[in-house]
Amino acid sequence: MTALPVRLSGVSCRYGRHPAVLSADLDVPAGQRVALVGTNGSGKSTLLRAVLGFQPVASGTVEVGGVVARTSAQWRARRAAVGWIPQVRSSGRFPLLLDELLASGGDLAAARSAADRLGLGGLGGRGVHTLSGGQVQRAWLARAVGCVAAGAGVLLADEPTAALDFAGQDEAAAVLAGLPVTVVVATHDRAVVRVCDRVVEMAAGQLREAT
Ligand SMILES: Nc1ncnc2c1ncn2[C@@H]1O[C@H](COP(=O)(O)OP(=O)(O)OP(=O)(O)O)[C@@H](O)[C@H]1O
Repeated sequence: MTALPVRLSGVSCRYGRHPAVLSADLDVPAGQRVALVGTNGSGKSTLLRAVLGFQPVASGTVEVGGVVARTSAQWRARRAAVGWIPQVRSSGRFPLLLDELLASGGDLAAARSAADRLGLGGLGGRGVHTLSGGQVQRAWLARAVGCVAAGAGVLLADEPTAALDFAGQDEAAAVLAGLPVTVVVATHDRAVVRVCDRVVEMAAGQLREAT
């Protein structure tokens, strides 16, 4: 895997008439770890989802590795290049086995080994919907290790420690710190902020360097 730079230039996103992200600029050099902080509803998830194309961009551009994805082939390449830990929802069913979730990152062996280290050893045959919220979050973290082993050069993580106990928060922060890729992580967790090189803050859709 090779760490890739991420550049957002004047990115705006909206839900109908509701503006969620307002002309965000962010230049993340390859290999930098950035904590994206800010109050609930300030636009952090929307911004991360825009990088993956899950959220349409109303204006502005998102480059990963110097490429603005426009064609479906470029979007496929973008999704292979960018590992993703979504904000885990506590409700609903996820009709997948843990091993299937781990495999979907691209490198099952690496993800399984991370899952073992994160306390999920022996649970590979369990339905993800039967795991606790913290176990599910650990599973997504392990999957992210598999994405990186499979060649992703960027990891985007949306509150990856929100359901974890204190020890789990430190373990997750250590996993993020050990990944040799560019990381942008939306978080409210000081353990995660501590392992980041830089902190940027969203406030009512506007992005700025945190002081
Ligand atoms: N699917 C949606 N439809 C309409 N509005 C939405 C939708 N998703 C988010 N929003 C709104 O967009 C704004 C930004 O939401 P977003 O989820 O990006 O915030 P966030 O900073 O990630 O919040 P949190 O810290 O609570 O996860 C909020 O005002 C939210 O209510």
